[in-house]
Amino acid sequence: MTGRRIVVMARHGESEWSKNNVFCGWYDSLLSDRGMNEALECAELLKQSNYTFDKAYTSLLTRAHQTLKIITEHIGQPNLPVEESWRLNERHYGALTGCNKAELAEEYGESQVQIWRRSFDVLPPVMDKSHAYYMSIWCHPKIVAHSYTSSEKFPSTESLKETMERVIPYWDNFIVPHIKRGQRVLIVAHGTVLRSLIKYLDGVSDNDICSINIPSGIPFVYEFDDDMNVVSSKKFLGDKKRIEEGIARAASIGSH
Ligand SMILES: O=C(O)[C@@H](CO)OP(=O)(O)O
Repeated sequence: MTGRRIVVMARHGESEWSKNNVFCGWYDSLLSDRGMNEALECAELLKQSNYTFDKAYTSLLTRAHQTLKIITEHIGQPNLPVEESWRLNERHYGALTGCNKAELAEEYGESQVQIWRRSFDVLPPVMDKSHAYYMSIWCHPKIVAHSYTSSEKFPSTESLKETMERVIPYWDNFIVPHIKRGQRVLIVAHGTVLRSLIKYLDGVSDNDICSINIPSGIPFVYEFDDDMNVVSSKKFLGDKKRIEEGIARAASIGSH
């Protein structure tokens, strides 16, 4: 089939843990009030541009599901088929999960915290069984259910590099075939998952990806030709100032 192949992506709205400036990763934090509003603004931008979809993809994490639900209800597609996968979860932040970013910056220096957050391949320390959030993450009902049905090994820490190793095969094998069949796809995911896709689709270097930040709750659009070459890349919808502010917010370490 010939025609425009459009994929819309969005990062979930702000989570409670992001609001508190805490590393979240696989911890299942809910959306904050601001995050709910961001999801609604995201939905409104899609509605204004008349976007509708055939299929949505998201992670196992509630903040992404809440965002997706707000979007699908607002654009009048509450029954849109949704496929969820752990492969679209936020990166696993290892032992940094639950740590306040500003406190870590005081202890280790801002540049070390930014290396953990945005470098391509520097791994945070591993989360072991003694970690305060170990049980909360591994006893999550969706993770437990998945462990019964699959032999896939889950990570205990990830950089962008390891995140790409699980996201890109999922994109290539599970999402692309639907796009090629002409389906309009919406992906609601997490900062590092979207950075993985952007790095892959736009051929961003290991160095340049460090300065790419994804604002919460602002949709962006990719357009592909029939051979899945990128024709138009990462076009954010909406107000330029709001996009810039969102990017700056995602980039900064934040305060206590
Ligand atoms: O804590 C996290 O999981 C992420 C996203 O909220 O934070 P950062 O932007 O620092 O990678």
